Amino acid sequence: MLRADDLVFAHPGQEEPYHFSLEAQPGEVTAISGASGSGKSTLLDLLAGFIAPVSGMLTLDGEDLLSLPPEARPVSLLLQADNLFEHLSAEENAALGLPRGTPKPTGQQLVAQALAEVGLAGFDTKQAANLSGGQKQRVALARTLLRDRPVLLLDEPFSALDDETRRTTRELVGALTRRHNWHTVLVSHHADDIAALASAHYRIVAGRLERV
Ligand SMILES: Nc1ncnc2c1ncn2[C@@H]1O[C@H](COP(=O)(O)OP(=O)(O)OP(=O)(O)O)[C@@H](O)[C@H]1O
Repeated sequence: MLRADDLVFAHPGQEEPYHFSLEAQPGEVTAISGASGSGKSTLLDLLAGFIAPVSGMLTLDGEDLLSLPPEARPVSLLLQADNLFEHLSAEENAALGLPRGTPKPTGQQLVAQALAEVGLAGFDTKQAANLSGGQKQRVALARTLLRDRPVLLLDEPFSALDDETRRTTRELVGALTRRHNWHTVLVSHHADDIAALASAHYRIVAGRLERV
């Protein structure tokens, strides 16, 4: 279980600090909603380690995460867009998730498997710039698969997609979360995404996470 226990943080000039506590279970999507400016991205930044709380605890299965720099945390992050290098191919972008030193033939096989798992078999050599928004998010998910980190942070990942693509992409996120036992934390404004995907839902109100 991913557990945040009273993470206290204030941006410069912010009078009342945030106090964030939450639990996210493996194999489940935990949704975070809240008004614009309520602190959703700040929460993800704390979980990812881009900013540090002044106090509190953050653990995964009892192991402390706060002492780890972002690159050492067991965390992947997927944003609304701009997750890929546009000049690289689908397989080159996905391969960025491979552990350092993976032998080339093994890497090629793993990349092909990951692209197939996200429904992009045959797209290997296609340049990212020429992929649709939904296909780009699938490549980013293939990279996440190869990174194989147990926590997936999603910041409005479906917002740039049309209705049909957002449905199929969120179904994929749900399936990957269950299959790989990820602790997926989804920031979303959209009630239908939360209803379709989330097992637990917190809303940020006055700087605190309230279970909905
Ligand atoms: N680096 C910073 N320095 C000072 N204030 C900041 C900084 N980053 C964010 N803030 C402020 O902190 C508050 C929370 O911002 P945050 O981006 O976490 O909100 P959000 O809920 O993700 O908003 P949105 O839904 O609009 O993306 C906002 O009032 C914002 O202006």
